[in-house]
Amino acid sequence: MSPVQAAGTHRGTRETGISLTRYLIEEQRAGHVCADLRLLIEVVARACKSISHAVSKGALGNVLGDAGTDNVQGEAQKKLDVLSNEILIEANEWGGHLAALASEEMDHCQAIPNVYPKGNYLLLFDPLDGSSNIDVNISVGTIFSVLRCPDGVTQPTDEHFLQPGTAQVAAGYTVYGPSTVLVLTVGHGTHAFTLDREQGGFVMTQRDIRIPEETQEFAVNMSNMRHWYPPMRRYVEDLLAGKTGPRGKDFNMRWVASMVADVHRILTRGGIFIYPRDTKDPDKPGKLRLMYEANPMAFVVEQAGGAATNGYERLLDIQPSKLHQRVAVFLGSKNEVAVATRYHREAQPA
Ligand SMILES: O=P(O)(O)OC[C@H]1O[C@](O)(COP(=O)(O)O)[C@@H](O)[C@@H]1O
Ligand SMILES: [Mg+2]
Ligand SMILES: [Mg+2]
Repeated sequence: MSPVQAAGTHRGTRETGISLTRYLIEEQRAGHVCADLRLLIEVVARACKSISHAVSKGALGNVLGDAGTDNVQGEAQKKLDVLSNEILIEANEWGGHLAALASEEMDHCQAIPNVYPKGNYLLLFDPLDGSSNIDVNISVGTIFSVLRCPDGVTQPTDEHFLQPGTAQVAAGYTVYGPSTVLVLTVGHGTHAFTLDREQGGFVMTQRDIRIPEETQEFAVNMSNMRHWYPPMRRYVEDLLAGKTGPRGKDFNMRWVASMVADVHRILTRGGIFIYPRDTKDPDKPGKLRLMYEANPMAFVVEQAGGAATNGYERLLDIQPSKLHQRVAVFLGSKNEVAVATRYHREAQPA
């Protein structure tokens, strides 16, 4: 038995310590994924390995700092935003499993040109999440979501991506932290794979992750409090009131400002992650993007027994109307998300 297997936990006969490839083959045998989807996930994992390598080089790789360009959402791009986007595109356009891909860093989706083999899936990604943290050596990540290309569509456009989160066939993220961990769901539980740099592959280190239903930890950018709508402010005031307040217990707070790192902590020990809608820009229904941040994370979290809403409805049920649509996000420990959602539903709509 390898050291990784020895350290792994067991759930019945279903071991950890197996490679990502072996896990995906098991899922294929169980009829949960087809060969194309399996290979597509492997291509994404390989791209994440390259991004991990680039991120870990830091200043030595000349990858820190601004790229000097803005993305479609008017945000300044970091060199690593651009590089990670290129790595994911290059890996996937030759993969043969995709019909088109879309990214936070691209105005519109990119159909796979006819010269390449073309597949049946649509891939969305946030190539580098939390990129404001790159230059200060704090964890960042990649978030991805896979949808089916609608039947008969040979040249997909943005409109073909506008499917609710419930239509995702796979989703996950890779966090580039002290270790690189890929977290994946294909709709049959959420599992974590740690990059073994010596072997060069991802090894399963947690199977069937379960998020504790109760929590005493919340994650939110408190500096925005004055811009929040009343139900959000009331909810957090009650958390802060602690043991003697209406919630009857003390809460701790954490905010990394990399969604992948905050969500990974919540997957590991519970908590609630919140990025609410606010009055700073009332036209925007939130900061985070529905299709390549909120939806994949919601799928991962629900598959781990957690919950995800926009304060009113389940995130995965929202019908998107734009590729880069924004949304308010409340996700994590099931019972705490239910409480936060109740505060919003019981108040007048903002
Ligand atoms: O700086 P703020 O307002 O606290 O926002 C932090 C949030 O913004 C994000 O960085 C957005 O992601 P990008 O870096 O991909 O734009 C999230 O990862 C994070 O949760
Ligand atoms: Mg992001
Ligand atoms: Mg990003």
